Amino acid sequence: MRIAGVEMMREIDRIAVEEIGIPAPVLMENAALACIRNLDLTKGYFVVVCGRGNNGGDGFAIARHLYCMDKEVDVFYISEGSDYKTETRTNFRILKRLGVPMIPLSSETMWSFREALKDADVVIDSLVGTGVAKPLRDFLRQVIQEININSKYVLSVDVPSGMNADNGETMGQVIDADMTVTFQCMKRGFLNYDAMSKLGRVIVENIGIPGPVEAKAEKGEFLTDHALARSLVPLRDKTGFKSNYGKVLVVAGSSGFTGAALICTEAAISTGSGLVTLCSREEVFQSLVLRLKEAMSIHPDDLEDGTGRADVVVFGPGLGAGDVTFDMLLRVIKSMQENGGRSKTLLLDADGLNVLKDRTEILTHLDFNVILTPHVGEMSRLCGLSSEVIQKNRIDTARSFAQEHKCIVVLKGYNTVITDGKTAYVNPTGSSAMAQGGMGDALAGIIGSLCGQGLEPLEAAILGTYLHGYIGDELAGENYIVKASEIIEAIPGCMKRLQDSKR
Ligand SMILES: NC(=O)C1=CN([C@@H]2O[C@H](COP(=O)(O)OP(=O)(O)OC[C@H]3O[C@@H](n4cnc5c(N)ncnc54)[C@H](OP(=O)(O)O)[C@@H]3O)[C@@H](O)[C@H]2O)[C@@H](O)CC1
Ligand SMILES: Nc1ncnc2c1ncn2[C@@H]1O[C@H](COP(=O)(O)OP(=O)(O)O)[C@@H](O)[C@H]1O
Ligand SMILES: [K+]
Repeated sequence: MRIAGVEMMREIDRIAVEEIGIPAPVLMENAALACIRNLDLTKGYFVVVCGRGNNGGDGFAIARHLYCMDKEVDVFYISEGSDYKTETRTNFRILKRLGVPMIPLSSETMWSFREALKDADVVIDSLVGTGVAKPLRDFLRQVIQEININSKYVLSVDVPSGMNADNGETMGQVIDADMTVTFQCMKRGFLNYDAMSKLGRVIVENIGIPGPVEAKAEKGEFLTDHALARSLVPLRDKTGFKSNYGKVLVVAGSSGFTGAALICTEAAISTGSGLVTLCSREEVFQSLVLRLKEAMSIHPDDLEDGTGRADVVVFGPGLGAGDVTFDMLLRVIKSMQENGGRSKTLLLDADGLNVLKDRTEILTHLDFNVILTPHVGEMSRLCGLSSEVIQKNRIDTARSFAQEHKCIVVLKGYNTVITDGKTAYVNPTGSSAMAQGGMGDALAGIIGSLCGQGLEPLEAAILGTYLHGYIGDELAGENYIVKASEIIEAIPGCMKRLQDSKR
């Protein structure tokens, strides 16, 4: 699914109507019906609050459908301002002719508006949508405040009125919605962490704009969905042999952090790698070796040999942030450069990222693929921006770092961002039930394994983050928290279901 801001939505609308010839009233009608589909129609009394732009037009059309269903409906509308757009005027006039109660909003009608809001089972907010990008005028702010104070349940049409659809910021005052039915694309602003509490449940509804029209206007930003994830799951061949499924070297684990090494290694095995080898820091090597079952091991003195044989190196979980780790990283990089790198991948996680603080230029001259999987703290160390700034601009931060350093960035957390600097994918799966030590180590093993099974690094990162969060969501359905080891146990079953659904 595509992610769009204001300009992209306007362009999609223009192409659909002007170039393809889909009549604008058809789109408005589809938008209205999409909202009707998401309303609780067992309720009896609806108040629709309309602005003068097309968002208001959607609201007038919704009111008509509710009227046709014999619902009690009152329409309050902004009466001052520029002329209605054509489709909005058409829908306004139809309601007038039908005799649907229509009350212009003003200081005189504010009292009856307030009473109607209190009585309404559902308030439909169609004041403004994607057409506004500047601070709202005082009167509109007042109307929004009244809705927020007095309503039991608010459905926002396309965008909670007052929210900037590009960046999620509040333009003076914003509707506190219980549900937002947004049209055609996920709005970019909805991904801003600060915006989320205003949106309620978000439903993205298709309003009949064909995919190729969207594609013409797209800006290379997508939300991963189940269909995309399924399309990426590698199918296991009947005649497959273990070496067909990738050789993964995990370089992880130091004193006090042996769990990270085991979790990462086991995640790679459970995701389907044929051959997984663990190399750790010397002081924990013997104890870790004793705990391995399916995986092999290699002593840190032989790191170059192990790297030379591997298709993928996952470097960093629990490895320690000091000079020893940095030296190990340099040895891995040198060996990968010397062993014909193009098809090989280095995934850096945790301490593999921490040792790059102030040294990220190393990344720009490598002949093999590089994937970085930072959480926001690690990203802050890498790029020098504060966590607050990064969290407000997650897509842009990840994208520009990936572009500058010629690598793939997986910026973890709620709505993980995956980008190669050109395109960006936002992962909708996962929740705070997964906010547990070890979860990131599992993700690193999963993505590394998928790279070894032949997926392009960007694809591996898209599928890996989706699977990781999807399994987390399934387990969180019945559990307060989810452990990394439970994710690992569930990976083969989940991948099997996805594989079977492809065949
Ligand atoms: N994309 C699609 O394919 C489709 C999109 N559709 C729908 O169209 C919506 C976009 O419609 P849009 O472009 O008409 O803008 P919209 O959000 O209604 O806002 C314009 C209104 O805001 C007002 N206003 C402006 N600034 C203001 C301020 N500072 N303070 C206060 N008011 C201010 C401005 O008033 P004015 O200033 O001109 O007097 C005008 O009345 C979109 O969200 C979706 O719902 C569907 O119908 C079907 C297909
Ligand atoms: N609130 C959340 N919503 C979605 N995913 C989350 C959330 N909190 C954590 N996760 C996921 O859990 C993992 C935690 O990784 P990380 O912070 O590196 O943990 P660790 O280093 O302890 O293994 C990441 O993949 C992250 O996206
Ligand atoms: K709205």
